[in-house]
Amino acid sequence: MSLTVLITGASSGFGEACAHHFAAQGARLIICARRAERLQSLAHKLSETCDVLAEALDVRHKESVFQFVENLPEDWRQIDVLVNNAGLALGLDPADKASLDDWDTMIDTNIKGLNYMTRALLPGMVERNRGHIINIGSIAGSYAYPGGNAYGGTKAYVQQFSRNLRADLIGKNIRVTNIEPGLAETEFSVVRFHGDIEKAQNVYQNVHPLFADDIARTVVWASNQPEHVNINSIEVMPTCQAWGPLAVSQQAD
Ligand SMILES: NC(=O)C1=CN([C@@H]2O[C@H](COP(=O)(O)OP(=O)(O)OC[C@H]3O[C@@H](n4cnc5c(N)ncnc54)[C@H](OP(=O)(O)O)[C@@H]3O)[C@@H](O)[C@H]2O)C=CC1
Ligand SMILES: O=CCS(=O)(=O)O
Repeated sequence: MSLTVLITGASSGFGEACAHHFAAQGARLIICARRAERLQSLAHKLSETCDVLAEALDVRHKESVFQFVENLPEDWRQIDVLVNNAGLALGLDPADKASLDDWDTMIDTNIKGLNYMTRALLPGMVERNRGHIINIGSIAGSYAYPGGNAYGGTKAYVQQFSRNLRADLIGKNIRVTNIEPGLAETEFSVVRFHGDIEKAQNVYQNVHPLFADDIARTVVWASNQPEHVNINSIEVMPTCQAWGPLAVSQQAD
């Protein structure tokens, strides 16, 4: 039986790569993000391989999230895997200078958006006694670095919420996994630096970061384990990174 997989933040980076990897193994896909054109073009490509439903959605809007889930066509309602991937970091300023608006946006997206999606889809999973919620956390949820402040805080929430979800779901056939990537080259840094491409490119200068495919393979691997096996969390870093402030080697590979 093919899995029905819903991926948030599928218009770029990890989400888009997850869509390709799940499609390659025959899943049916529901993809969402805010940028409708990007989604449509991805849906067009994916439709050569799998059934796909694309819908523009801003996960920060509670009503939109619940309406979206309620309005899913009858044959798309049984979601097997929810990949809570939509998220962002904004800014790298120290806490005394950081923008409060940026903090609010990160909290609204990374915490509240993830809550809304989970709360909207979990009752169906519980009713069917089947499902897998795969959250995209970050190493920033475990390890502090200068400027990580509110972003790290949101990902610490994702880590602890994932663990507590498991506690609520104990004994049920519903799995929860937190994937915690380190430095990965996607549009993440362009977004973090508010569109400053040069600043974003500098982050990946002379290092060999992770790429979106590395994380998509990890997500699909966690999903493919036998149903009684729950992968609680997976921390993934590139070899140029280790724990601690700054954490990245600027040595050329
Ligand atoms: N790259 C990295 O180094 C790491 C990233 N992460 C996490 O991985 C996840 C994916 O990021 P990544 O692929 O790297 O970055 P990208 O910027 O490439 O992708 C982020 C995705 O999230 C979507 N998104 C952002 N805000 C919203 C919103 N309000 N509603 C719906 N979708 C939204 C974006 O789509 P759109 O703009 O069209 O809405 C986009 O598809 C994030 O949660 C991030 O925190 C974790 C660790 C490392
Ligand atoms: O979540 C992103 C990874 S890092 O840039 O904070 O190390």
